[in-house]
Amino acid sequence: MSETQGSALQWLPHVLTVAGSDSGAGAGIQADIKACAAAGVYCSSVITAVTAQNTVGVQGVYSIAEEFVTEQLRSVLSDMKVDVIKTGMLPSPGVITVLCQIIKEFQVGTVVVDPVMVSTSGDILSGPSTLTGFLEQLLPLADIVTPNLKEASALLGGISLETVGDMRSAAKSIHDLGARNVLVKGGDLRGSSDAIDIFFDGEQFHELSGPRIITRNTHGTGCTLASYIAAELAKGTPMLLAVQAAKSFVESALLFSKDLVIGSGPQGPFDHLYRMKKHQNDINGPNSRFSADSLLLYAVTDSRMNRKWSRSMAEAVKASIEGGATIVQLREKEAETGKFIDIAVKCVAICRSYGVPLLINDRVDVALACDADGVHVGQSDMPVLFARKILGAGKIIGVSCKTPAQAEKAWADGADYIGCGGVFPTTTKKNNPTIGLDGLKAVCLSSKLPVVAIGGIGAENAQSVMELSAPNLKGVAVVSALFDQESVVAETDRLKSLLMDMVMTDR
Ligand SMILES: Cc1ncc(COP(=O)(O)OP(=O)(O)O)c(N)n1
Ligand SMILES: Cc1nc(C(=O)O)sc1CCOP(=O)(O)O
Ligand SMILES: [Mg+2]
Repeated sequence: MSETQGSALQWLPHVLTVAGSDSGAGAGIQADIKACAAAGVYCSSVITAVTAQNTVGVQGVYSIAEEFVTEQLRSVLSDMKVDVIKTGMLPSPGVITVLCQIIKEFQVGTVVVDPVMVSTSGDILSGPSTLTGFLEQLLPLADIVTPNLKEASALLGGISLETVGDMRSAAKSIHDLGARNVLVKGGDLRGSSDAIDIFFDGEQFHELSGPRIITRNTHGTGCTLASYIAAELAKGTPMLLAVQAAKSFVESALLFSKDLVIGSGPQGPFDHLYRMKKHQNDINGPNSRFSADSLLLYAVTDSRMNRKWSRSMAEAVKASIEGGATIVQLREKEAETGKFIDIAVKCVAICRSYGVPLLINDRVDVALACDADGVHVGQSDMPVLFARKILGAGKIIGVSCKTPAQAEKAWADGADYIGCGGVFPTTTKKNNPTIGLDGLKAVCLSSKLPVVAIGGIGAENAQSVMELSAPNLKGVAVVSALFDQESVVAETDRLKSLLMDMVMTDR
């Protein structure tokens, strides 16, 4: 898509969730709406049951009559263009039957089935009488089904699932029941330090692993994951990438919310809109213009690579964020000023919608024009003192440093962070001297500012960088390992998972 195209009418991807209400708002319809909102997707809702529920458990369930579920479905589908239906709690066989009839009648394009049967607190939400409906009617309509271990076992007649091998066999068997894609979630698998999920598309298995975040606030993760997948599919994201983006979203939301206290029971909700809060804290907080934690995975764009892979800057930026980039820099060395501002305005809007800060490389004027969150300057670009004078106190300023003396000056002049490299040789930036891990360590030890490492860094060597274990080394800045790749989302997601593992084991 061209960077300058615009249209008068706005289209918003649309997910319809057909699920139960959770009065505590951690799971169910409430989680689905928040997950879609976080993904930038409209979410309408058909309520199948109302539960009295909190962080302790489920105190009561009131099922909505089939006729009224039908009425709600018809109200939405006869009026609105729904891209994806996502199902959650379906309390009776009759509700499953009417839902399947209506999916066929309205020819809904994509169906995501979260086979909710038992709540995370162990309460039954959909009894054994619904099993036949799932197996015979709903699964054959499903583009993806997302059972956890207990649900996969229930769908397969109660078999035991104890290993990753068992999960693979279960994914295949559920695929044989008619679902086109299957994600068996291994969060409850005993004896594994990572959360391993198995994705099967009918031909290939993918083992998707992510760090297990230690927190009580996991209520609603299943609903959220399925809804985020539905939201990504509604935007046109291919299935595997949608699953990866959803996993990455849930991981980040759990990490951000791990110390949140809502309710006194054993399972709390988490904050779906953490990106907005994070952005506000980072940029508008009373004492700090940015959180150094956002340097964890710093995506630096490259227009030559975008051309090579036929993607616009906006597409590249969006993909890196969906893969889990925590801060983005537009590094544009070729475009004329007007064109650069045009691109930057679009990218600022994208980054802001995700709560991810966007900085401009070199060009303080462009940063000001597009209201970016800040700039990154080098030793031969505009000096930090002047950049600060122009941009004011509220913007982020990063500066490249190769030596402790430069790091000291960066701090004295009012920079917010240091970009330190080239750690390893790179072909992305010509004639760039390499300082190695020793040079990086020397800068980190002397710097009073947070540091992000740059130069030749990717999934294969990120650990050797982070292992320096300097408390102010906050992450890696990466160009080619994210953008000179066929799938920016997948590569960003891969590197992000590795970095999160490193950060988690450090704690
Ligand atoms: C995070 C980060 N660190 C270092 C650089 C390099 O900046 P600079 O030295 O100004 O070189 P150019 O990027 O302008 O070629 C960076 N861009 N980002
Ligand atoms: C933009 C830039 N600055 C560097 C520095 O050393 O300051 S190295 C670099 C390029 C990094 O690209 P890649 O991740 O593809 O190696
Ligand atoms: Mg520069």
